[in-house]
Amino acid sequence: LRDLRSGGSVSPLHSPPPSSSSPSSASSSSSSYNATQQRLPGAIIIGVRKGGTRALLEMLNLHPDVEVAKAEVHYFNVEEHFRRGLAWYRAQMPFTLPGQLTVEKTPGYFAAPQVPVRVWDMNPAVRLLLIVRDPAERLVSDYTQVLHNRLTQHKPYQPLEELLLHKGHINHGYKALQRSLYHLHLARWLEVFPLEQIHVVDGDALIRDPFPELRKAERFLDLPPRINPSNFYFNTTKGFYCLLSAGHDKCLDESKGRPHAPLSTQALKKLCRFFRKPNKRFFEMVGRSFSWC
Ligand SMILES: Nc1ncnc2c1ncn2[C@@H]1O[C@H](COP(=O)(O)OS(=O)(=O)O)[C@@H](OP(=O)(O)O)[C@H]1O
Repeated sequence: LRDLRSGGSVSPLHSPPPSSSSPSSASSSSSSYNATQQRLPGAIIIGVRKGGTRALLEMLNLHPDVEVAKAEVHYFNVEEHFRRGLAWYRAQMPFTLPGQLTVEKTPGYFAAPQVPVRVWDMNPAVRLLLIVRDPAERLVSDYTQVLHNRLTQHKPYQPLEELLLHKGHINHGYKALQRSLYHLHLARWLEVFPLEQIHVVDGDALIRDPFPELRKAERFLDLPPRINPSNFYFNTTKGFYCLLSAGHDKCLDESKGRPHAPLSTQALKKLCRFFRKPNKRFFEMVGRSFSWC
């Protein structure tokens, strides 16, 4: 893999989208001062939704050579954004010094079929991070988030089991279930990118003990090891690890680590049985296995 710290340096515009500005203006900075520039990302966290993408991004941001886009950009998966072109995408990025790595996370990229080719067109050498989590747990987390949104908007909602089961059988059409079929989505990425360019992060391990996962991610990104165990402490009130850096203490907000919507043991068993085959396919694809239900 080439050095990707400067994101946009690897002739990023193979096929500029229709409304993008000229290649030279899109690949260079829109503005600069003190040698800082906004650069295209050298690494992208592509998913999975509810896998721990925010935690991973914030934790990578502890590294002095990393700057992250604070908000999800949704450039490659939202047509309205994509039509604005790479110059717009770059303008969403943080200012970085030469040698710093820009990282963005948009979990919606992983399952969106149009995204892999578009990312490749931006930079075929970009490094991809995929954080996965037990697919059954992820599905419940996904449902819980949608439920929370509907409740706050005073909209009606269906119980999880009603969405998940149809006449006692798993409803294959349920969107949150589809998003947990990692092998289907990864297959599309592997049509475009070699596996070596996709680093799989164990989201369950990141919850239990973040440091080892961060060390592996640093290595994948060719970053010198700068993140330390002392950057993390377990917050008993939050029930999760929080971050410590330069005397600042930061936990993720209350939308991360919510109590999950209940699911009967029987339905969970069905779900786990359903995921057995897809999980096996995913393990074969990535050449490692996870202790999922
Ligand atoms: N340190 C720490 N603090 C809080 N939360 C943590 C942490 N590490 C991982 N997680 C897990 O991240 C889950 C949310 O994943 P995402 O950030 O990918 O969600 S989203 O797709 O962006 O909405 C979120 O899922 P839920 O527990 O289901 O809310 C968390 O379990």
